[in-house]
Amino acid sequence: MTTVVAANPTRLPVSVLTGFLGSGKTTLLSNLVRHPGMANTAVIINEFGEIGLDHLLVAKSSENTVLLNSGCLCCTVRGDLIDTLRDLFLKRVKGEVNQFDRVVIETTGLADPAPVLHTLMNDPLIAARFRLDGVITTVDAVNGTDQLNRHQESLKQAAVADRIVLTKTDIATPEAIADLEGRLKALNPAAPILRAVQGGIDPAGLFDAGLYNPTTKSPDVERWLRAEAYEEAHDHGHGDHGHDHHGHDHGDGHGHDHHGHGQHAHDRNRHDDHITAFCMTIDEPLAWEGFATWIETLITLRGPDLLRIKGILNVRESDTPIVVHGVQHVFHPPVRLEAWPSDDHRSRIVFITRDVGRETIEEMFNAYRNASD
Ligand SMILES: Nc1nc2c(ncn2[C@@H]2O[C@H](COP(=O)(O)OP(=O)(O)OP(=O)(O)O)[C@@H](O)[C@H]2O)c(=O)[nH]1
Repeated sequence: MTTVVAANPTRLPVSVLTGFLGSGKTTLLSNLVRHPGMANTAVIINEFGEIGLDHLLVAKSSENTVLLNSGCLCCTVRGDLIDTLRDLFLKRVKGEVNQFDRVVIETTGLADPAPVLHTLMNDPLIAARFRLDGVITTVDAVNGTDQLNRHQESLKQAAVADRIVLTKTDIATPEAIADLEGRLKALNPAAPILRAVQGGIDPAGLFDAGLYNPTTKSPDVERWLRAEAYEEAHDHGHGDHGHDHHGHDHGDGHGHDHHGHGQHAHDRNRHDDHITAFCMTIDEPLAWEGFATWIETLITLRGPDLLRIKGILNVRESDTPIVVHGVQHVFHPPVRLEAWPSDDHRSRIVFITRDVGRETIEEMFNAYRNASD
């Protein structure tokens, strides 16, 4: 019997998983991909250049994990995301990857979701093969209110959501949760607010949300999406995407912070110029005690400005790596991995901060290291 291949095969659903820094995207995704119903999922993880660690930490239950690490997704979307989706699709057709039937894209915590959605909905090559299934936004129950108040990206991420997943309700007060829920309902009345503790959630509630429809969201969402269309129409002569703006430090050890190191036009509005991302790499194994004291002091002094700390550590007391996560004043319990995820056994700590430079952090670190050695 001949198999008839439909001329216009069903478009594959794509879900965008977004949410502010440290709000639990990777934790949620690691949990979701282990779910039997999610076996046929291709995952695209976007990280800030080479400083990202998520791809080391996400459980790779599927071989179809693609790392998009050339920069922040909202900045490189017109090039890299399109290429990545097209390559994935071609590999699927040629049988070079597992036959996935769904794609999840995890954005960086600072991503403006509008250009990502705009591309998924409007790029002709993408739209012929994929359809936007929906936007899932994680919101941190402890830090969410502050993040919504201070960061436009966080507001946009929540406003464009089809499903909001409130995380960390286990460590937030009932009052904080109620306040935040009220705020989110006002911002995005159409999106159900679900809860996930340590990523535990039934995927059935998150996927197959139906075609993304910006008209059911608050009026701002439409405005943001239209602004993208406007920018695209006027995007002349800026290289491939017109707003490669800030050279988030690519982990080369030299810490060129945010400002205008891209070769392309610099869009000051996309990310806040006060925000800096850099990675500290430490060759020698660390003494845990000294490290912990340093981090505690740093959090006490600069907590609200430490938007994200994420590290994989080689500590003297352990043969296997220790993973640490911090979000503002919250330092999550460290987790010991069973093995090193790669041959690189150096400690690497990613910082995303507001108005706290690499030098300040390194000076403090050296002081503590010298004291504890
Ligand atoms: N107590 C608690 N901790 C959580 C929960 N969800 C996530 N975390 C912790 O929060 C920290 C950050 O989680 P991630 O999943 O890495 O957050 P993310 O959004 O992927 O972070 P970025 O990619 O840096 O933006 C980790 O230490 C997680 O273990 C939760 O529901 N409860």
